[in-house]
Amino acid sequence: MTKSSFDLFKSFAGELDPRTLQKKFLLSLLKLQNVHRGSIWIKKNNSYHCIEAAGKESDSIIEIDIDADQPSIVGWVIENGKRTVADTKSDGRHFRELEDNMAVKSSLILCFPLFLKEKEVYGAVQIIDTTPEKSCVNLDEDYLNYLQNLVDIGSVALSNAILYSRQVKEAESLKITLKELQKRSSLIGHSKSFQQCINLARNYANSDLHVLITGESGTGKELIANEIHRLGHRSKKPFLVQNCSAIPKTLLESELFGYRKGAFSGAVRDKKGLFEAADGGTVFLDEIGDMPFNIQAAILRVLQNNEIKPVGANEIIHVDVRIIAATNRDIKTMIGENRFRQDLFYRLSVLPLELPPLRERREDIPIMVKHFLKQESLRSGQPEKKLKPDAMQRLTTWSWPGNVRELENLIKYLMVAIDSEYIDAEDIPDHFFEGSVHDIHASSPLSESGDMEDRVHSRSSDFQSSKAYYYNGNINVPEIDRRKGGINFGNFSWQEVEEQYIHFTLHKNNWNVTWAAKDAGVNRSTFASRMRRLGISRSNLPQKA
Ligand SMILES: Nc1ncnc2c1ncn2[C@@H]1O[C@H](COP(=O)(O)OP(=O)(O)OP(=O)(O)O)[C@@H](O)[C@H]1O
Repeated sequence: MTKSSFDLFKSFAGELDPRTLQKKFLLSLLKLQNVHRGSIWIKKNNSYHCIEAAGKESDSIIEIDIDADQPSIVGWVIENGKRTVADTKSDGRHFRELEDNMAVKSSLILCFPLFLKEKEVYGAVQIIDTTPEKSCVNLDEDYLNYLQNLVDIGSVALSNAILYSRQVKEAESLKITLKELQKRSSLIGHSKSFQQCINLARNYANSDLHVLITGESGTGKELIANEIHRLGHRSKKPFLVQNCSAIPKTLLESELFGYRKGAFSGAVRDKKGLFEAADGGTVFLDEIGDMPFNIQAAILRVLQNNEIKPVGANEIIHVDVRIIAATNRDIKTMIGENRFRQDLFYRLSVLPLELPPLRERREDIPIMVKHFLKQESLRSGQPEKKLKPDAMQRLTTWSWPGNVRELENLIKYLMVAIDSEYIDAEDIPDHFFEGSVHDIHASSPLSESGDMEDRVHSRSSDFQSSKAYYYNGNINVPEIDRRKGGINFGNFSWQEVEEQYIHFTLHKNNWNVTWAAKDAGVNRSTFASRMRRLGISRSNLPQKA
């Protein structure tokens, strides 16, 4: 192997920067052919773009495009995937204008295609003889085959380097975006009760005491724990999460505290636990109410002495972690039932924070809906959808037993299932409203333009005082119990209640749909579409006996 071909291989092996690699690649090839002028071209949309050139006056062609419609040697090689030798005086493929401003013109061009791994051509490399005798370039067939092999290896190396540098750039821009996102809070909500929680979280972030967050499932306990970590001095260290309920007791212990090799069958090497891995940072213990009693004692040791003992270890390890725990259980009752250690509770609840359920901060629903619609549109690349007022009204009157998580999931569903840009109340699936109807007469921020359910509520005195549902003039009397915080419709599903209400209103208005809709407080088309969906029409009524 000659020194030049050795240099060529070296340039392929060691270089990841495409600009440096393409330069070295071209210069080595030119050396192997004893010439000074050459260029590398790649296919770009409808043209061929010069990414590298060497030799006198070569600067004038770097970054130049040759239109794909123009005859050119690089174009021919790229399109045919074959090398060629062209006498520039007689070859019709030669694009002469390129050399208009050059004092020395080319006399012979040897051009090789550049292949990707899959044999797809992505460019071409030109080796140019400028001597009138065309005597520099070695056109021996064996030598050209040898060069083609080198070019093949070089072109794969070059395409890999281009891909690598693109990925590096992409990763860098993702890192910047991530850093920006980490600086921002992802907590949404402007209601007074939620803002109080955020203020409390900000104050707690300035302290290093442990925190106990309570609240129903899906209210954002993990998110607020993350916020406390993000705003505190531990923010550059890990925030690690362990759900204490989703995992068997023995596994939970080794996840939290780690284990030593041989501690149990399968422990083939030492493993660090969450507390060690989070050293300097925060451990979020979700569902702490479900933590087994004996592990509670080990957690107490972390809280009191900053100590852990891995499973199977003889020694104690010191850790520096802040614990934020969360539960949706009534811990005080659990203490009374000896299911939760009182000392642990007192240690954990130095800084308590209670998150209100979504139904108690309904004014946050519209802004959350907008946030999740935007988030889903960014995630999926779909255009952002909007909720029509009647759809929004429907959401603000629902009790949200699954809290923010349930709302987020509904938005995910709507983004996928609904094609149109605007979401109607009818698009919201019935199962979100079936079963028990919670809190139906809780106040709604949109009650001015209320939807059907709201009407059920606002007309409920009328509807309930009769303690009767009308059906074809006959009266059915289901049990309606008032319970704390809402109306219990017994075993009736939402759909049945809705059906009864529509029948009731129609019957009252002598089956005049316009009057019935007016009576229900919704527009005629909404009322009629609901009738259609529920299959209600006068002709469908069962005949009186
Ligand atoms: N205020 C909020 N702003 C934006 N998103 C929120 C908010 N609250 C909750 N979420 C979202 O709702 C979902 C549930 O939140 P999170 O897991 O923090 O609730 P949780 O109370 O810890 O639930 P669980 O008790 O089931 O563990 C997450 O996707 C979270 O991003």
